Amino acid sequence: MISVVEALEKVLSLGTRLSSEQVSLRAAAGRVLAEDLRAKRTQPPFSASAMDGYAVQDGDWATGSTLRVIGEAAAGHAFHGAVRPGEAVRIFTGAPLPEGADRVVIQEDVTRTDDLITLGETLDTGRHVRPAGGDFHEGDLFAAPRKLGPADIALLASMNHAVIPVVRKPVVAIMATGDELVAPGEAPNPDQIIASNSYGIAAQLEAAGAETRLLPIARDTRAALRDVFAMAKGADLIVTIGGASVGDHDLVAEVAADLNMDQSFYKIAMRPGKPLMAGNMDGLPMIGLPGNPVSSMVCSTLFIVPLITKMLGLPADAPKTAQATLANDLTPNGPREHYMRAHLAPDGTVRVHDAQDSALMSVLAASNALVVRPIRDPARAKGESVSIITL
Ligand SMILES: Nc1nc2c(c(=O)[nH]1)N[C@H]1C(S)=C(S)[C@@H](COP(=O)(O)OP(=O)(O)OC[C@H]3O[C@@H](n4cnc5c(N)ncnc54)[C@H](O)[C@@H]3O)O[C@H]1N2
Ligand code: MOO
Repeated sequence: MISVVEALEKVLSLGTRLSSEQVSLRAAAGRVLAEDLRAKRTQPPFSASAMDGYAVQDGDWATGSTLRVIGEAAAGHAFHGAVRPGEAVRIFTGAPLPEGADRVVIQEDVTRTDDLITLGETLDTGRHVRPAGGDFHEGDLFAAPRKLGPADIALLASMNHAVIPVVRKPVVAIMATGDELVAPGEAPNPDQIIASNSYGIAAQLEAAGAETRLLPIARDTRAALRDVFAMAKGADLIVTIGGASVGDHDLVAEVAADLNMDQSFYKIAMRPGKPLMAGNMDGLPMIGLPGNPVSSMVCSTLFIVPLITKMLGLPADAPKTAQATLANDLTPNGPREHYMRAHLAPDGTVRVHDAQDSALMSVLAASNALVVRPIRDPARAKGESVSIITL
């Protein structure tokens, strides 16, 4: 059995950054920028008014000043002329500041009679002018790699990029194995259950930036496993679920070996998730997850999400840990790192659930954190600080 740290290193060595593709700006949200981009224009391209009011010269900016309104500037409609002493231009937010004007007096500070305005008793001291290039200049760098969030999309739009180079989404083929499994919505026999892990893992990996393909459920025979493995052709990663342990019907490792799997490791000092395996099948990275639902989801969180992150060209670190205060006592830990399902409260206290069986999906769904117990961690008392990973 290898450690969790060693296993992550080996899993990460199975993948490299994928190639890039061009997508429309609308399709770029959530994707990873593949190449540095530069602003194609300056924003704002002109000095712009930040308020609705009147553009005037500094010399006229005084209580009681009476100025003649000589025209109007609105957003998208510049005033083609100059403001001179004694003059004002009616202006609206986003309009180019007319030549000669230094500032904008907000309309609340002005009394208007026909073409004349008089500046009031108390004047707002702001200039209310956004300088040209105050946001960014043509040629400014927008650096890759970066997962594009909503604000990034807006910024790239304003830089006038309609097509964005992004890293191709890793295609993950997910294969559930087991005679006991049927798909959700189907009618199971009395000795069957519903396949769940593949759905949870697909949701998790899609959220991490992958595209997933759920392969048909493979029955517990060498032939069925081989057939379904063949369907993973063209994927960037294959993830199997179940059949990883030592039972007579646990055939995944054996069939993978027949298919030229160069095994990188099998079994880690971790709970849940001991029978994890990983390797490379003729150039296709393969991760074999244990079948127990919580084991598969926890292993996916710890190993597959970082691998996807690496394939996307982002820094692929182990999930971040933080410290939290225990809300209940814990018994000593054994010879494997234990990732205990727990609930983190807003006050920073974490309560470890009593039930830690790796089959309990209801407990995982009620958890928003994993408390990480090192190998042979002694008993811990309520109030002590522990390491957590938030889910
Ligand atoms: N003698 C031993 N038995 C077991 C050991 C061991 O060391 N010695 N390890 C245990 C541990 S730890 C785990 S974890 C499991 C992992 O076993 P497998 O990977 O072979 O998983 P299966 O036997 O196929 O399934 C286990 C369990 O999970 C259910 N399952 C499987 N796939 C799905 C799915 N896609 N959706 C929902 N549920 C699934 C399956 O029905 C079983 O109940 O082995 C222990 N045994
Ligand atoms: O270690 Mo297994 O992965 O408990 O359920």
